[in-house]
Amino acid sequence: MPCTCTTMIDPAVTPDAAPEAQPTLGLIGMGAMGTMYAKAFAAEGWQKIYVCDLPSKYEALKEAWKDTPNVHVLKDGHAVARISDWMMYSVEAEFVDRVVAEYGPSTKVGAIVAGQTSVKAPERLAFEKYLPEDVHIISCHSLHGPTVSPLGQPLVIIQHRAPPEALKLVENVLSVLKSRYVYMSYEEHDIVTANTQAVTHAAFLSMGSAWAGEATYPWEHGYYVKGIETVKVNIMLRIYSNKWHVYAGLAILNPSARVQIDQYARSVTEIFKLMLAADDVALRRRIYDARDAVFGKEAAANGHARRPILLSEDVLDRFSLGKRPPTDTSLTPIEGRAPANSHLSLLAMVDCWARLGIQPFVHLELAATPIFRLWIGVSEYLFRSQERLDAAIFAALYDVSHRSNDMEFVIAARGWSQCISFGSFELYKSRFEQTAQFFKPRFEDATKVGSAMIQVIMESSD
Ligand SMILES: NC(=O)C1=CN([C@@H]2O[C@H](COP(=O)(O)OP(=O)(O)OC[C@H]3O[C@@H](n4cnc5c(N)ncnc54)[C@H](OP(=O)(O)O)[C@@H]3O)[C@@H](O)[C@H]2O)C=CC1
Ligand SMILES: O=C(O)C(=O)Cc1ccc(O)cc1
Repeated sequence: MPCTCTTMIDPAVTPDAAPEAQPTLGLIGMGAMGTMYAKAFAAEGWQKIYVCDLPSKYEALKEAWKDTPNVHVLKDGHAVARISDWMMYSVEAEFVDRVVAEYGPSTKVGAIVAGQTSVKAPERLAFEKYLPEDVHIISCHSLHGPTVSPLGQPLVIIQHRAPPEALKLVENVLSVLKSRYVYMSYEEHDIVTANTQAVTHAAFLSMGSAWAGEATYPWEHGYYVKGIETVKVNIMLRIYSNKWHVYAGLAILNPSARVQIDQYARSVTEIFKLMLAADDVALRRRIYDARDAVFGKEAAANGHARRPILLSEDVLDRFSLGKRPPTDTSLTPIEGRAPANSHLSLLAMVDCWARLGIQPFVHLELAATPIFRLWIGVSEYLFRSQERLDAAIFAALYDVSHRSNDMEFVIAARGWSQCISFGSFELYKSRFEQTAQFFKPRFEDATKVGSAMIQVIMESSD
């Protein structure tokens, strides 16, 4: 029997109400996302915030929050679950079953339970298996990383097992994040995030592995210091500087993600084979067909049905981690531009979207992460200009100067796809950490520059 009881809290209660009228808010897992939520709740004045991480971190966590009077650190998840009217599990997807099994039975009668997990299939199973029937399930997922401001970003809400007044309370509690609510079911969530996040991450993970495989820092040679190359480098670094388990979880545990990531590796390989064969006709037909499927036929005529995400590449130059060679004023603009790049990662991305029937712009309106928005932005920038697209195809077919990097990219994309298909967290972690180690010296810079770059593109494409 699903729970019919409702919490005694007024769903419209505000942070300036008397403490006894306010909901008790609980957070289990005080890593990057738990901390972001606790800070937002505390800053906006919710009075009763109860948090925990693993019992071994109790003292350190108490010390960290000692100057925030409305955040109370407890020893473990039982203590948090027993008293919370609304609570969220913000732990690794790989562990969610184990953690909910342990603390779920302690959930307060009539409470509302959420998870922040990036992949919902295991969270849903755990909630249905271990939560008592007299509690509500309304899950959530902030579609951005912990270093991006939640303001205006999509926040998925999944009303799985709860009456309307419980939903109202959740909307009210989370309103302090000032995010944009997107309502979907558990199943819809995993399909959308496989289409948007998982396959996008596969592209950036592969770029990192390819550069590390060549033992070169991309910002140290002329190819990657300008324009859309800056996005590739900065987002790659941003992903490798985040926790490996976030990406492993959403790729390995999302039932839809493997198919998308496998198609991406397939697209990369097949396009590379056409490049090696210098098969101009077949490559051109394949890429133009993909463009028409994803961007619409009008793109071929340089028409823009909607305003592009990226209006100009020049705005990106100031976020470059490398130094641009000084402009040689004796060269024409064509001679002076960056060396030709096949943009294999982008040709394959659009080909992959086309083959899977993914309409990235539909996701963009609804539930795009900042990284996905930027990735569509650079794809669109390349594909909606006949001149730029033809230059990439020409480089792919006839300019071998970039081919060794393209070959590394094929190997990397295939390797990531295979690793994810094996479903091994250990293997994923080793691959991820090996590459992350290579890039570690630039993570601090990259986080700052990447956040500033995301902010500027978000504001200009609103
Ligand atoms: N980082 C991101 O960009 C985003 C992440 N998410 C999702 O949010 C969730 C949390 O991610 P994030 O905060 O980045 O990861 P973190 O690793 O920073 O935080 C997870 C925390 O939960 C702790 N934990 C594990 N088991 C328990 C337990 N039994 N009781 C209490 N705490 C426990 C972990 O401890 P320990 O490290 O010792 O295991 C860790 O401190 C994940 O499911 C992720 O997919 C969602 C949106 C964005
Ligand atoms: O924007 C992205 O894709 C990120 O890499 C940050 C991120 C990671 C995991 C999530 O569940 C949500 C956002």
